[in-house]
Amino acid sequence: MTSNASLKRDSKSPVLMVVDDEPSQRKLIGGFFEGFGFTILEAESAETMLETLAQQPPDMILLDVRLPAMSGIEALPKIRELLPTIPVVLITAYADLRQAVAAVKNGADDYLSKPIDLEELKVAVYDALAIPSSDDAPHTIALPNLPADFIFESRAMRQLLETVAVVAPSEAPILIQGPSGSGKEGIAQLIHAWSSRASHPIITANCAGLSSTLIESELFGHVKGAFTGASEDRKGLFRTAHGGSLFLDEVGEMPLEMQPKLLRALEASEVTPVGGDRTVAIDTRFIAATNRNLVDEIQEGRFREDLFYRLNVVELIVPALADRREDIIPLARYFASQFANRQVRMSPQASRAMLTHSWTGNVRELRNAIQRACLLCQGDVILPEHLPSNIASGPTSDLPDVGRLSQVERATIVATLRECDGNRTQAAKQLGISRRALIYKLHDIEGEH
Ligand SMILES: Nc1ncnc2c1ncn2[C@@H]1O[C@H](COP(=O)(O)OP(=O)(O)OP(=O)(O)O)[C@@H](O)[C@H]1O
Repeated sequence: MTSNASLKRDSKSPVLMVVDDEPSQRKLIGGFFEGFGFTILEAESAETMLETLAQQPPDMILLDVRLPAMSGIEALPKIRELLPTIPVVLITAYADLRQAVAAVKNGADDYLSKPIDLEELKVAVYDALAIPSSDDAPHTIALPNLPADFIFESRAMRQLLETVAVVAPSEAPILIQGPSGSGKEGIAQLIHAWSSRASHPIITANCAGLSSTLIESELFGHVKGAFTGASEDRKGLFRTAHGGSLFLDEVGEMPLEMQPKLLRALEASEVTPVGGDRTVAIDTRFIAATNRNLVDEIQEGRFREDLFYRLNVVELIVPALADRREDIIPLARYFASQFANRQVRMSPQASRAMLTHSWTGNVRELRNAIQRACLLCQGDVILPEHLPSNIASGPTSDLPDVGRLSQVERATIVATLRECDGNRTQAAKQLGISRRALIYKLHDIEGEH
């Protein structure tokens, strides 16, 4: 991670006090700001924070509203007695939002609602400390090693991976949201691979399509004789994932009556096997994924709000493929290299058809389309006719809007340049624009990065 320019200039790093009863949350937020050169003080309760403030006053406080004894709101006037001008930013769950708004009137500087958007949090902290954002730009967070089969080129994906790099080393549970086939499982694998648990396995539990009784035994295990057919003790996936991570896929499908048990496992790090009378401690990092909109599910009474907040500490959303068109051609090339037993390339028309398609099935749809094309194509060039007809015929009802068009343009330019081995004259010819126009466009593209 990079350090902040203003911090280097001041040679004194700002001291940020992070108050949260969850150690994993403190580690996550603290680790994020350490990456920008901050010094972090931690407190697990308002009482501990107040004790520390007197001896070691920080430059600002990030204060969780829900704390075990004294709440963040109750602590505010006491902070003000000790340090009248210190900036305080509250972090609140949606349920406490009204309280937080009132607290801002009573002396908090700002509030952020969970799940935390790290970029938003950073802006709130920099604003509160009056660090000019120009001092901070430009920065990128270094990414750990990516596996060779993880393909991306878009800025949207790069941003997501930067957040993943920040959250992975913490022990905090993670919820990955995104449409079907967008690559949520790959992100779960990365979180695990970039965590301190990487030398242990990541175990997948699919929460879809199982009845509550089956899920309970699958996740928490059962003791011999717990029900008909339980002829042996069963460990359950939570315990199998001991030391490693547990990936709860399709968590939005988890039956409502099972959700309190999952919440308890998350909060207390222990499970009770079906038919058992003793709890068993578990040491597992939880990573969950869903393609459902859980806020809607909560409103419909199908998903528990407390479980949602427990899982969804930091906002992590895998964008639809149509919102990161720069990834289409690199992914298509990669899949072609996997499925064809020879070198194949895409014709410009096939590339164009792929770049403008709506990809409602996301990366999975692209993968299937390329697999099919590799089977149908006799030569070494994939043509539009090798693609499924809805792709080859180009966009119909949902023509890309203006925002998407510029993405299409950018992706087309990048893809064409690559086809031409970076030769701009040749690429401009193929694109049907002047070399000069291409160079202007490239300036634009580079300026955005
Ligand atoms: N960045 C990527 N690089 C290479 N392959 C990818 C990438 N993203 C997704 N894929 C591939 O696309 C397919 C779909 O991805 P994945 O199963 O992770 O999606 P998902 O979001 O978990 O889907 P679902 O919501 O249906 O569970 C997989 O074959 C996966 O390997």
